[in-house]
Amino acid sequence: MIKVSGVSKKFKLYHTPTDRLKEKILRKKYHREITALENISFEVKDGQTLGIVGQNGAGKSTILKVLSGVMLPDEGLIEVDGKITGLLELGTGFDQELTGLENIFMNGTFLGMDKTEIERKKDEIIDFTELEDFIYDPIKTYSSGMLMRLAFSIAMHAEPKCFLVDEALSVGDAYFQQKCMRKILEFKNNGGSIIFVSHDMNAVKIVCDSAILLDHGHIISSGDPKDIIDYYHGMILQKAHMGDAEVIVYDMNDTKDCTGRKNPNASTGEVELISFKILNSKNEETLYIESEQVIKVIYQVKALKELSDPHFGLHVRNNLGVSVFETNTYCSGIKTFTLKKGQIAELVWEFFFPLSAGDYSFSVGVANKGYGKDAFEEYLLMAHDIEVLKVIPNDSAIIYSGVFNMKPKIKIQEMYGNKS
Ligand SMILES: Nc1ncnc2c1ncn2[C@@H]1O[C@H](COP(=O)(O)OP(=O)(O)OP(=O)(O)O)[C@@H](O)[C@H]1O
Repeated sequence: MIKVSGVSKKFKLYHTPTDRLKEKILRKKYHREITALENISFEVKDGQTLGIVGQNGAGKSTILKVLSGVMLPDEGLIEVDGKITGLLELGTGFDQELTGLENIFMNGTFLGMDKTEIERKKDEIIDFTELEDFIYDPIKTYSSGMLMRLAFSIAMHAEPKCFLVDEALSVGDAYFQQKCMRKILEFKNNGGSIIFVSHDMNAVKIVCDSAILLDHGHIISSGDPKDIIDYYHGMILQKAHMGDAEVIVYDMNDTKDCTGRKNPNASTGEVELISFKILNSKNEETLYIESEQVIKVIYQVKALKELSDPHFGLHVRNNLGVSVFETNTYCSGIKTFTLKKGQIAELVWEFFFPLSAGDYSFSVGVANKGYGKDAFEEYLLMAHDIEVLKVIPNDSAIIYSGVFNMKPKIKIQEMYGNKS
Protein backbone atom coordinates (compact mmCIF):
# COMPACT_ATOMS: atom_id res chain seq x y z
CA MET A 1 0.00 0.00 0.00
CA ILE A 2 1.20 3.48 -0.86
CA LYS A 3 -0.59 6.52 0.55
CA VAL A 4 0.38 10.02 -0.48
CA SER A 5 -1.35 12.90 1.31
CA GLY A 6 -1.00 16.55 0.40
CA VAL A 7 2.51 16.32 -1.02
CA SER A 8 4.01 19.52 -2.43
CA LYS A 9 7.45 20.25 -3.82
CA LYS A 10 8.89 23.50 -5.14
CA PHE A 11 12.25 24.15 -6.77
CA LYS A 12 14.16 27.39 -6.70
CA LEU A 13 15.83 28.21 -9.98
CA TYR A 14 18.78 30.58 -9.96
CA HIS A 15 19.96 32.13 -13.19
CA THR A 16 23.63 31.82 -12.17
CA PRO A 17 25.31 30.23 -9.11
CA THR A 18 26.25 33.67 -7.84
CA ASP A 19 22.55 34.61 -7.65
CA ARG A 20 22.20 32.15 -4.79
CA LEU A 21 24.99 33.91 -2.94
CA LYS A 22 23.62 37.35 -3.78
CA GLU A 23 20.23 36.31 -2.42
CA LYS A 24 21.79 35.31 0.90
CA ILE A 25 23.89 38.43 1.26
CA LEU A 26 21.54 41.07 -0.12
CA ARG A 27 18.38 39.41 1.27
CA LYS A 28 16.65 39.99 -2.02
CA LYS A 29 14.90 37.45 -4.20
CA TYR A 30 17.16 36.28 -7.05
CA HIS A 31 15.34 33.07 -7.94
CA ARG A 32 12.35 31.87 -9.85
CA GLU A 33 10.15 29.29 -8.14
CA ILE A 34 8.85 26.21 -9.91
CA THR A 35 6.01 24.26 -8.41
CA ALA A 36 6.79 20.66 -9.34
CA LEU A 37 4.05 19.19 -7.12
CA GLU A 38 1.11 20.89 -5.43
CA ASN A 39 -1.03 19.14 -2.84
CA ILE A 40 -0.84 15.68 -4.40
CA SER A 41 -2.85 12.91 -2.77
CA PHE A 42 -3.55 9.36 -3.90
CA GLU A 43 -3.55 5.81 -2.64
CA VAL A 44 -2.42 2.57 -4.26
CA LYS A 45 -3.73 -0.56 -2.56
CA ASP A 46 -2.00 -3.97 -2.47
CA GLY A 47 -2.07 -5.70 -5.84
CA GLN A 48 -3.01 -2.44 -7.61
CA THR A 49 -1.16 -0.38 -10.18
CA LEU A 50 -1.53 3.35 -10.51
CA GLY A 51 -0.51 4.98 -13.79
CA ILE A 52 0.81 8.53 -13.79
CA VAL A 53 0.57 10.35 -17.10
CA GLY A 54 1.26 13.92 -18.10
CA GLN A 55 3.30 16.02 -20.44
CA ASN A 56 7.00 16.78 -20.01
CA GLY A 57 7.59 18.72 -16.85
CA ALA A 58 4.23 17.75 -15.33
CA GLY A 59 5.89 16.43 -12.16
CA LYS A 60 5.88 12.66 -12.76
CA SER A 61 9.56 12.03 -12.01
CA THR A 62 9.42 14.31 -8.99
CA ILE A 63 6.66 12.14 -7.49
CA LEU A 64 8.78 9.04 -8.01
CA LYS A 65 11.83 10.69 -6.49
CA VAL A 66 9.86 11.79 -3.46
CA LEU A 67 8.36 8.31 -3.07
CA SER A 68 11.71 6.56 -3.36
CA GLY A 69 13.29 8.89 -0.83
CA VAL A 70 15.77 10.37 -3.32
CA MET A 71 14.14 13.73 -2.62
CA LEU A 72 12.20 15.12 0.34
CA PRO A 73 8.85 16.84 -0.16
CA ASP A 74 8.33 20.36 1.20
CA GLU A 75 4.98 19.35 2.61
CA GLY A 76 2.80 16.29 2.93
CA LEU A 77 2.94 12.73 4.12
CA ILE A 78 4.02 9.53 2.38
CA GLU A 79 3.08 6.19 3.87
CA VAL A 80 4.49 3.01 2.36
CA ASP A 81 3.68 -0.39 3.69
CA GLY A 82 6.98 -2.28 3.28
CA LYS A 83 10.00 -1.70 1.10
CA ILE A 84 9.77 0.48 -1.99
CA THR A 85 12.20 0.05 -4.88
CA GLY A 86 11.96 0.56 -8.58
CA LEU A 87 13.34 1.55 -11.87
CA LEU A 88 14.09 5.22 -11.64
CA GLU A 89 16.30 7.55 -13.61
CA LEU A 90 19.08 5.26 -14.79
CA GLY A 91 22.29 5.49 -12.88
CA THR A 92 20.71 6.50 -9.55
CA GLY A 93 22.46 4.52 -6.84
CA PHE A 94 25.15 3.10 -9.16
CA ASP A 95 28.89 3.72 -9.39
CA GLN A 96 30.08 4.03 -12.99
CA GLU A 97 33.62 2.85 -12.15
CA LEU A 98 32.49 -0.41 -10.52
CA THR A 99 31.63 -3.61 -12.38
CA GLY A 100 28.08 -4.84 -12.76
CA LEU A 101 28.73 -7.42 -10.06
CA GLU A 102 30.18 -4.87 -7.64
CA ASN A 103 27.19 -2.64 -8.32
CA ILE A 104 24.86 -5.51 -7.40
CA PHE A 105 26.43 -5.37 -3.94
CA MET A 106 26.49 -1.59 -3.73
CA ASN A 107 23.01 -0.93 -5.12
CA GLY A 108 21.59 -3.96 -3.32
CA THR A 109 22.81 -2.53 0.01
CA PHE A 110 21.32 0.84 -0.94
CA LEU A 111 18.01 -0.97 -1.49
CA GLY A 112 18.10 -2.51 1.96
CA MET A 113 19.57 -5.98 1.35
CA ASP A 114 22.38 -7.21 3.58
CA LYS A 115 25.54 -8.88 2.29
CA THR A 116 24.37 -12.46 2.94
CA GLU A 117 21.07 -11.80 1.19
CA ILE A 118 22.86 -10.35 -1.86
CA GLU A 119 25.32 -13.24 -1.87
CA ARG A 120 22.37 -15.65 -1.86
CA LYS A 121 20.50 -13.86 -4.66
CA LYS A 122 23.45 -12.74 -6.79
CA ASP A 123 23.26 -15.60 -9.34
CA GLU A 124 19.52 -15.13 -9.76
CA ILE A 125 20.01 -11.38 -10.27
CA ILE A 126 22.71 -11.99 -12.90
CA ASP A 127 20.65 -14.69 -14.65
CA PHE A 128 17.70 -12.34 -14.97
CA THR A 129 19.86 -9.64 -16.59
CA GLU A 130 21.25 -12.10 -19.18
CA LEU A 131 24.39 -9.95 -19.17
CA GLU A 132 26.62 -13.02 -18.86
CA ASP A 133 30.34 -12.07 -18.78
CA PHE A 134 29.58 -8.35 -19.16
CA ILE A 135 28.71 -8.48 -15.46
CA TYR A 136 32.47 -8.34 -14.77
CA ASP A 137 32.92 -5.11 -16.78
CA PRO A 138 32.64 -1.59 -15.32
CA ILE A 139 29.16 -0.27 -15.90
CA LYS A 140 30.54 2.87 -17.59
CA THR A 141 30.99 0.55 -20.61
CA TYR A 142 27.31 -0.49 -20.53
CA SER A 143 24.65 0.71 -22.92
CA SER A 144 21.57 2.26 -21.31
CA GLY A 145 19.68 -0.96 -22.10
CA MET A 146 22.29 -3.06 -20.26
CA LEU A 147 22.18 -0.72 -17.28
CA MET A 148 18.40 -0.94 -17.23
CA ARG A 149 18.61 -4.75 -17.12
CA LEU A 150 20.88 -4.56 -14.12
CA ALA A 151 18.86 -1.88 -12.31
CA PHE A 152 15.57 -3.69 -12.87
CA SER A 153 16.90 -7.05 -11.75
CA ILE A 154 18.41 -5.70 -8.52
CA ALA A 155 15.30 -3.64 -7.71
CA MET A 156 12.99 -6.64 -8.18
CA HIS A 157 15.19 -9.05 -6.25
CA ALA A 158 15.23 -6.67 -3.27
CA GLU A 159 11.72 -8.08 -2.62
CA PRO A 160 9.86 -4.80 -2.40
CA LYS A 161 6.19 -4.43 -1.49
CA CYS A 162 5.92 -1.38 -3.74
CA PHE A 163 7.59 -0.87 -7.08
CA LEU A 164 8.14 2.30 -9.07
CA VAL A 165 8.51 2.14 -12.84
CA ASP A 166 9.40 5.11 -14.98
CA GLU A 167 10.43 5.74 -18.55
CA ALA A 168 13.74 3.97 -17.93
CA LEU A 169 11.92 0.77 -18.85
CA SER A 170 11.59 2.00 -22.41
CA VAL A 171 15.36 2.00 -23.01
CA GLY A 172 15.35 -1.80 -22.95
CA ASP A 173 14.93 -3.73 -26.17
CA ALA A 174 11.52 -5.21 -26.98
CA TYR A 175 12.51 -8.65 -25.67
CA PHE A 176 13.69 -7.38 -22.31
CA GLN A 177 10.82 -4.92 -21.94
CA GLN A 178 8.41 -7.82 -22.30
CA LYS A 179 10.39 -9.83 -19.78
CA CYS A 180 10.17 -6.91 -17.34
CA MET A 181 6.46 -6.47 -17.98
CA ARG A 182 5.86 -10.14 -17.18
CA LYS A 183 7.83 -9.74 -13.97
CA ILE A 184 5.88 -6.60 -13.08
CA LEU A 185 2.55 -8.38 -13.62
CA GLU A 186 3.75 -11.32 -11.53
CA PHE A 187 4.73 -8.88 -8.77
CA LYS A 188 1.31 -7.27 -8.94
CA ASN A 189 -0.49 -10.62 -8.89
CA ASN A 190 1.45 -11.48 -5.75
CA GLY A 191 -0.01 -8.43 -4.02
CA GLY A 192 2.61 -5.77 -4.77
CA SER A 193 1.64 -2.14 -5.36
CA ILE A 194 3.02 -0.42 -8.45
CA ILE A 195 3.31 3.14 -9.64
CA PHE A 196 3.81 3.21 -13.37
CA VAL A 197 4.96 6.35 -15.15
CA SER A 198 4.99 6.17 -18.89
CA HIS A 199 4.34 8.02 -22.12
CA ASP A 200 3.32 4.67 -23.62
CA MET A 201 -0.46 4.81 -23.29
CA ASN A 202 -0.98 1.20 -24.33
CA ALA A 203 1.31 0.04 -21.55
CA VAL A 204 -0.61 2.22 -19.08
CA LYS A 205 -3.88 0.64 -20.24
CA ILE A 206 -2.56 -2.90 -19.89
CA VAL A 207 -0.83 -2.54 -16.57
CA CYS A 208 -2.80 0.03 -14.61
CA ASP A 209 -6.00 -0.31 -12.60
CA SER A 210 -6.35 3.44 -12.24
CA ALA A 211 -4.49 6.51 -13.38
CA ILE A 212 -3.92 10.15 -12.58
CA LEU A 213 -3.23 12.93 -15.03
CA LEU A 214 -0.71 15.50 -13.85
CA ASP A 215 -0.35 18.95 -15.26
CA HIS A 216 2.03 21.57 -13.88
CA GLY A 217 2.27 19.67 -10.60
CA HIS A 218 -1.51 19.32 -10.09
CA ILE A 219 -3.71 16.25 -10.44
CA ILE A 220 -6.23 17.42 -12.99
CA SER A 221 -8.03 14.13 -13.40
CA SER A 222 -8.05 10.67 -11.88
CA GLY A 223 -9.94 7.45 -12.48
CA ASP A 224 -10.18 4.72 -15.08
CA PRO A 225 -6.98 4.60 -17.20
CA LYS A 226 -8.97 4.68 -20.46
CA ASP A 227 -10.75 7.89 -19.47
CA ILE A 228 -7.55 9.50 -18.27
CA ILE A 229 -5.74 8.60 -21.47
CA ASP A 230 -8.57 9.98 -23.60
CA TYR A 231 -8.51 13.15 -21.54
CA TYR A 232 -4.74 13.33 -21.94
CA HIS A 233 -4.96 12.79 -25.69
CA GLY A 234 -7.56 15.50 -25.89
CA MET A 235 -5.34 17.76 -23.85
CA ILE A 236 -2.27 17.39 -25.98
CA LEU A 237 -4.35 17.33 -29.15
CA GLN A 238 -2.52 14.36 -30.56
CA LYS A 239 -4.95 11.90 -31.96
CA ALA A 240 -2.95 9.72 -34.32
CA HIS A 241 -4.04 9.16 -37.89
CA MET A 242 -4.31 5.39 -38.07
CA GLY A 243 -5.78 4.07 -41.22
CA ASP A 244 -8.11 4.51 -44.08
CA ALA A 245 -11.43 2.92 -43.20
CA GLU A 246 -14.22 3.73 -45.57
CA VAL A 247 -16.67 6.00 -43.80
CA ILE A 248 -19.99 7.30 -45.02
CA VAL A 249 -21.86 9.95 -43.07
CA TYR A 250 -25.59 10.24 -43.65
CA ASP A 251 -27.75 13.09 -42.50
CA MET A 252 -30.72 11.53 -40.71
CA ASN A 253 -33.21 14.23 -40.01
CA ASP A 254 -35.81 12.08 -38.41
CA THR A 255 -35.36 10.17 -35.18
CA LYS A 256 -37.83 7.47 -36.25
CA ASP A 257 -35.19 6.20 -38.69
CA CYS A 258 -33.03 4.98 -35.83
CA THR A 259 -32.48 1.32 -36.59
CA GLY A 260 -29.79 0.49 -34.06
CA ARG A 261 -29.89 -2.82 -32.23
CA LYS A 262 -30.01 -1.10 -28.92
CA ASN A 263 -29.82 2.27 -27.33
CA PRO A 264 -26.26 2.64 -26.10
CA ASN A 265 -27.54 5.46 -23.94
CA ALA A 266 -24.48 7.66 -24.09
CA SER A 267 -25.23 11.33 -23.82
CA THR A 268 -23.22 14.30 -22.69
CA GLY A 269 -25.86 16.97 -23.01
CA GLU A 270 -24.19 18.10 -26.25
CA VAL A 271 -24.53 14.93 -28.31
CA GLU A 272 -26.20 11.59 -27.83
CA LEU A 273 -25.18 8.23 -29.23
CA ILE A 274 -28.56 6.77 -30.01
CA SER A 275 -27.71 3.49 -31.74
CA PHE A 276 -24.77 1.25 -32.50
CA LYS A 277 -24.60 -1.99 -34.46
CA ILE A 278 -22.14 -4.26 -36.24
CA LEU A 279 -22.99 -6.05 -39.51
CA ASN A 280 -21.18 -9.06 -40.94
CA SER A 281 -20.27 -9.48 -44.61
CA LYS A 282 -23.85 -10.62 -45.34
CA ASN A 283 -25.20 -7.40 -43.82
CA GLU A 284 -26.62 -9.30 -40.86
CA GLU A 285 -26.41 -7.70 -37.48
CA THR A 286 -23.98 -9.64 -35.33
CA LEU A 287 -21.59 -9.68 -32.39
CA TYR A 288 -19.76 -12.71 -33.64
CA ILE A 289 -17.68 -13.07 -36.85
CA GLU A 290 -15.02 -15.20 -38.42
CA SER A 291 -11.74 -13.36 -38.78
CA GLU A 292 -10.82 -11.84 -42.13
CA GLN A 293 -14.12 -10.59 -43.34
CA VAL A 294 -15.54 -7.21 -44.21
CA ILE A 295 -17.73 -5.77 -41.47
CA LYS A 296 -19.76 -2.61 -41.08
CA VAL A 297 -20.09 -0.59 -37.93
CA ILE A 298 -23.08 1.71 -37.99
CA TYR A 299 -23.96 4.24 -35.36
CA GLN A 300 -26.18 7.28 -35.07
CA VAL A 301 -25.38 10.44 -33.21
CA LYS A 302 -27.94 13.09 -32.32
CA ALA A 303 -26.83 16.70 -31.90
CA LEU A 304 -28.28 18.27 -28.77
CA LYS A 305 -26.88 21.63 -29.83
CA GLU A 306 -25.79 22.96 -33.23
CA LEU A 307 -22.45 21.49 -34.28
CA SER A 308 -20.77 23.53 -37.00
CA ASP A 309 -18.06 21.00 -37.92
CA PRO A 310 -18.79 17.65 -36.25
CA HIS A 311 -16.40 14.72 -36.52
CA PHE A 312 -16.85 11.13 -35.51
CA GLY A 313 -14.33 8.56 -34.35
CA LEU A 314 -14.10 4.84 -33.89
CA HIS A 315 -11.69 3.03 -31.61
CA VAL A 316 -11.11 -0.72 -31.52
CA ARG A 317 -9.32 -2.32 -28.58
CA ASN A 318 -8.39 -5.91 -27.84
CA ASN A 319 -9.27 -7.72 -24.62
CA LEU A 320 -6.20 -6.30 -22.88
CA GLY A 321 -7.40 -2.80 -23.66
CA VAL A 322 -4.64 -2.32 -26.22
CA SER A 323 -5.60 0.02 -29.01
CA VAL A 324 -5.59 -1.86 -32.32
CA PHE A 325 -7.19 0.76 -34.51
CA GLU A 326 -8.38 4.31 -34.04
CA THR A 327 -9.35 6.98 -36.47
CA ASN A 328 -11.99 9.61 -37.10
CA THR A 329 -13.70 11.34 -40.00
CA TYR A 330 -11.34 14.29 -39.78
CA CYS A 331 -8.21 12.14 -39.95
CA SER A 332 -9.76 10.09 -42.75
CA GLY A 333 -10.47 13.23 -44.78
CA ILE A 334 -14.24 12.66 -44.74
CA LYS A 335 -16.39 15.73 -45.25
CA THR A 336 -19.19 16.11 -42.75
CA PHE A 337 -21.86 18.82 -42.47
CA THR A 338 -23.33 21.13 -39.90
CA LEU A 339 -25.69 19.31 -37.56
CA LYS A 340 -28.52 21.47 -36.30
CA LYS A 341 -29.90 20.92 -32.80
CA GLY A 342 -31.99 17.73 -32.88
CA GLN A 343 -30.48 16.44 -36.17
CA ILE A 344 -28.99 12.97 -36.42
CA ALA A 345 -25.96 11.76 -38.35
CA GLU A 346 -25.53 8.11 -39.22
CA LEU A 347 -21.99 6.84 -39.63
CA VAL A 348 -21.27 3.73 -41.64
CA TRP A 349 -17.75 2.38 -41.27
CA GLU A 350 -16.91 -0.43 -43.58
CA PHE A 351 -13.65 -2.24 -43.18
CA PHE A 352 -11.78 -5.49 -43.45
CA PHE A 353 -11.29 -7.12 -40.05
CA PRO A 354 -8.02 -9.11 -40.23
CA LEU A 355 -7.46 -9.44 -36.49
CA SER A 356 -6.90 -12.84 -34.92
CA ALA A 357 -9.49 -14.63 -32.78
CA GLY A 358 -10.46 -12.78 -29.63
CA ASP A 359 -12.77 -10.17 -28.18
CA TYR A 360 -12.63 -6.63 -29.55
CA SER A 361 -14.41 -3.69 -28.02
CA PHE A 362 -15.65 -0.65 -29.93
CA SER A 363 -15.68 2.89 -28.61
CA VAL A 364 -17.17 5.92 -30.27
CA GLY A 365 -16.00 9.52 -30.06
CA VAL A 366 -17.59 12.73 -31.24
CA ALA A 367 -15.85 16.08 -31.51
CA ASN A 368 -16.47 19.44 -33.10
CA LYS A 369 -14.32 21.85 -35.08
CA GLY A 370 -11.30 20.02 -36.38
CA TYR A 371 -8.13 21.93 -37.06
CA GLY A 372 -4.58 20.88 -37.77
CA LYS A 373 -3.98 17.27 -38.55
CA ASP A 374 -5.87 15.59 -35.78
CA ALA A 375 -6.98 18.14 -33.23
CA PHE A 376 -10.40 19.37 -32.20
CA GLU A 377 -11.61 22.41 -30.41
CA GLU A 378 -14.38 20.58 -28.58
CA TYR A 379 -14.37 16.96 -27.45
CA LEU A 380 -18.06 16.16 -27.02
CA LEU A 381 -18.44 12.45 -26.33
CA MET A 382 -16.30 9.41 -25.65
CA ALA A 383 -18.43 6.29 -25.25
CA HIS A 384 -16.13 3.48 -24.17
CA ASP A 385 -16.51 -0.17 -25.05
CA ILE A 386 -20.12 0.08 -26.07
CA GLU A 387 -20.04 -3.21 -27.90
CA VAL A 388 -17.81 -6.27 -27.96
CA LEU A 389 -17.27 -8.28 -31.13
CA LYS A 390 -16.21 -11.88 -30.74
CA VAL A 391 -13.87 -13.02 -33.51
CA ILE A 392 -13.29 -16.71 -34.13
CA PRO A 393 -10.57 -18.18 -36.38
CA ASN A 394 -11.29 -18.31 -40.07
CA ASP A 395 -11.26 -21.97 -41.12
CA SER A 396 -10.00 -21.18 -44.59
CA ALA A 397 -7.03 -19.15 -43.32
CA ILE A 398 -3.60 -20.52 -42.43
CA ILE A 399 -2.98 -21.51 -38.83
CA TYR A 400 -1.04 -18.71 -37.15
CA SER A 401 -0.64 -16.97 -33.84
CA GLY A 402 -0.17 -13.28 -33.24
CA VAL A 403 -2.20 -10.15 -33.68
CA PHE A 404 -3.39 -10.54 -37.26
CA ASN A 405 -2.85 -12.61 -40.34
CA MET A 406 -0.04 -11.04 -42.34
CA LYS A 407 -0.78 -13.46 -45.16
CA PRO A 408 2.84 -14.38 -45.92
CA LYS A 409 3.88 -15.57 -49.34
CA ILE A 410 6.27 -18.42 -48.58
CA LYS A 411 8.69 -19.91 -51.07
CA ILE A 412 10.74 -23.01 -50.47
CA GLN A 413 13.24 -24.50 -52.90
CA GLU A 414 15.42 -27.53 -52.74
CA MET A 415 19.10 -26.51 -52.88
CA TYR A 416 21.83 -28.93 -53.91
CA GLY A 417 24.77 -28.22 -51.60
CA ASN A 418 28.12 -29.89 -51.11
CA LYS A 419 27.67 -33.37 -49.77
CA SER A 420 31.21 -33.55 -48.27
N1 LIG B 1 16.25 19.28 -9.58
C1 LIG B 1 15.43 20.19 -10.12
N2 LIG B 1 15.72 21.50 -10.05
C2 LIG B 1 14.90 22.43 -10.56
N3 LIG B 1 13.72 22.16 -11.18
C3 LIG B 1 13.39 20.89 -11.29
C4 LIG B 1 14.21 19.82 -10.78
N4 LIG B 1 13.60 18.64 -11.04
C5 LIG B 1 12.46 18.94 -11.68
N5 LIG B 1 12.32 20.28 -11.83
C6 LIG B 1 11.20 20.98 -12.45
O1 LIG B 1 10.01 20.47 -11.88
C7 LIG B 1 9.00 20.31 -12.87
C8 LIG B 1 8.55 18.85 -12.91
O2 LIG B 1 9.62 18.06 -13.41
P1 LIG B 1 9.54 16.47 -13.57
O3 LIG B 1 10.89 16.01 -14.00
O4 LIG B 1 8.99 15.89 -12.33
O5 LIG B 1 8.49 16.33 -14.76
P2 LIG B 1 8.10 15.03 -15.59
O6 LIG B 1 6.62 15.01 -15.62
O7 LIG B 1 8.79 13.83 -15.01
O8 LIG B 1 8.67 15.35 -17.02
P3 LIG B 1 9.22 14.36 -18.18
O9 LIG B 1 8.04 13.70 -18.81
O10 LIG B 1 9.92 15.30 -19.11
O11 LIG B 1 10.17 13.40 -17.53
C9 LIG B 1 9.63 20.78 -14.17
O12 LIG B 1 9.24 22.13 -14.39
C10 LIG B 1 11.12 20.69 -13.93
O13 LIG B 1 11.80 21.68 -14.67
